Amino acid sequence: MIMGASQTGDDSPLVEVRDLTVTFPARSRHPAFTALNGVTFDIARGETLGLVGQSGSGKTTTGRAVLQLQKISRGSVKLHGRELTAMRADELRRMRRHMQFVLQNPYSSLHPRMTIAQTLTEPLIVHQAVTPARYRERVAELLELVSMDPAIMDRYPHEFSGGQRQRIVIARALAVNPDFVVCDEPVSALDVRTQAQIVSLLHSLQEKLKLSYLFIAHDLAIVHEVCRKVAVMYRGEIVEKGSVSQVYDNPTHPYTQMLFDSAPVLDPSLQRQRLRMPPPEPATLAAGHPDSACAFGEIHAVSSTPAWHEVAPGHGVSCRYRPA
Ligand SMILES: Nc1ncnc2c1ncn2[C@@H]1O[C@H](COP(=O)(O)OP(=O)(O)OP(=O)(O)O)[C@@H](O)[C@H]1O
Repeated sequence: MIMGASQTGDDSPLVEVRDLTVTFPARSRHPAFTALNGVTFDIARGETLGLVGQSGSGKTTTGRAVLQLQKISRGSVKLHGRELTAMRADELRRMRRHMQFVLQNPYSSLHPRMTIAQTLTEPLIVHQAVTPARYRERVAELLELVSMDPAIMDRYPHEFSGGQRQRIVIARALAVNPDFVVCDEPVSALDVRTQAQIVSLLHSLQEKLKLSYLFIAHDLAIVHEVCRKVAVMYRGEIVEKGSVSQVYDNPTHPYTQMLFDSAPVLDPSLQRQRLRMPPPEPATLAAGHPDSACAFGEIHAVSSTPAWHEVAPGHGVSCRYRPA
């Protein structure tokens, strides 16, 4: 699954965020608003931190503030031990090679009038990552990295599906060899099967390139699948953080408990326990059966009971199966 810091041979965090605070200034009839207040976390090399919370809790603002795309009011952000908040613009531009953003919507993230080659060449030009003679070669490498045929490089975004576009967006983020990527709801605009493919791609890229991710999502089941560590945001603050198993199985903050109670988790037995449902009938289709499919890869168990059928689709555990 996801690599831990100890496997990379270096235990110092790649990203260190302390007391991050963002206040949006007052404008016309809107008073000043503190969207982030004292946010603190670390991300080790090769590790993924999931950031969950309801809409408006401050997840995207956190991602933008960490990447210095959002002016911060207070706090510290270090990448590779270097303080980003105090950097001059030219220093920060150089540091941007190490940190990239993958956004939610692959339909709006790609310029419709730029070919895939032009899109992927842009960061190479901005960061002078390779010589112009190598642009097309590097574009081909990037497409292969995200399992796309390099022959498509002269085509336009509208010729591709959402999942293919998200692969191109990921390739663009990786063009300059970053070590830290903020993934802001990277699969929420995609259908369930494509979500699983993109999650699997992010996993394999992480292992291959030793990437660290800040993985922002409102879908608790996907965070359970992708991350070992999770932080829970509520009204601009991190109210709870820890390993996914610790936070999902034993949430201590009342907001986390409410979040998990209203959005059941992937584990069907824990799910049934929370909904006070009886144990399911014996599974009618074995996990891994070719007729079964699940957004999260392996199906733990499937059953044709109406109870399972009701629970699964409506609660973030989206499974498809052919009952016996
Ligand atoms: N430029 C801005 N000016 C004023 N307020 C803003 C600005 N950007 C975001 N906010 C406010 O900051 C709060 C946090 O927004 P943010 O987008 O970070 O939340 P989020 O958790 O990512 O939500 P979602 O899951 O819906 O994307 C919200 O109340 C939002 O309205």
